[in-house]
Amino acid sequence: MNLNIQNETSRLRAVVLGTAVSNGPVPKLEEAYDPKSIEHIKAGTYPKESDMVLEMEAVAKVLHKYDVKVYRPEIIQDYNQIFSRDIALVIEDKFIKSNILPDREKEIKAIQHVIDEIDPDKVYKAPSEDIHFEGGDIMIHNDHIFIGTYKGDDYPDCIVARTNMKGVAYIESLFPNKTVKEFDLNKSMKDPKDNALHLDCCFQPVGTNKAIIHKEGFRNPRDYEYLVDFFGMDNLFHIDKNEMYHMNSNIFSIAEDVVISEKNFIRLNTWLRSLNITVEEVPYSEIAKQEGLLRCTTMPLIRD
Ligand SMILES: NC(=[NH2+])NCCC[C@H](N)C(=O)O
Repeated sequence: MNLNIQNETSRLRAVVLGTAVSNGPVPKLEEAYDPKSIEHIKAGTYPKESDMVLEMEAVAKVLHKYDVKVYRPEIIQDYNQIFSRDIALVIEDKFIKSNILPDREKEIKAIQHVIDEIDPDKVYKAPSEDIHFEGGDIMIHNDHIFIGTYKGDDYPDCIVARTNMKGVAYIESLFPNKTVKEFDLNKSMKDPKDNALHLDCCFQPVGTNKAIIHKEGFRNPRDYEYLVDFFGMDNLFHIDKNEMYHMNSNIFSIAEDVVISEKNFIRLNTWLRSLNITVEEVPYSEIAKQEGLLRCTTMPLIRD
């Protein structure tokens, strides 16, 4: 397989889509690693496996409709394998295994059959354990790489901070010709409305020159201003706290003019259609309860 990813929106040809099959029982509070899951465990509304499986099949169906080759993880019994995005990432022709939260370490084994199709010289793994990064924090945007991080002193105790500055430096070392820009994100283990778990929870490019953004997701206002200067204010679609909580920035592009989005994102989907983007709507509100959405459940391998 010849990997090729240059940005978030070029026509998609091959992707890994996670699976909710054998997701395991409702986690205990101390087993959860994001505040939105915790909220639903406490409320007794944690998503049912059967509902999540149906939602993910709806995405698989759209991908097949567009002739995208879809890889799925092998099933690990009673293990959460929904959010494929975070376990590895592709930039250009390199496949980089993430140094992920220890709770999620087993997920990568389940896509070994995909890795076996890639030239081993193109498969990378960070050399030491203190380098942290997850795919949800990393976005290639042509000659730029955007990376979400957390610069707070409490980083070591913050399990919702998944990418550190060593992670940023490692990615930078692999792509000396790219401009790497990191963004310090707001984190909260208590309130999901204040938690930008990954960069894709508060920002994502769409189309050719547009992006979705949640200003309050950025800890340093200068980082937000960088993106305003980069894209231009008129090209940004701002989402509020509630829209971020429902994960509006986490749609998924099949092409510059085709996206998969959640069916309840009325304001966002209307904006996308006004740009002549085809919006393929799916139900994904059960998946959303685990603080991830469409970008999080997909890991692109090949785009045009
Ligand atoms: N790319 C993402 N935003 N992924 C979301 C992952 C959500 C998952 N509950 C976690 O905490 O790891």
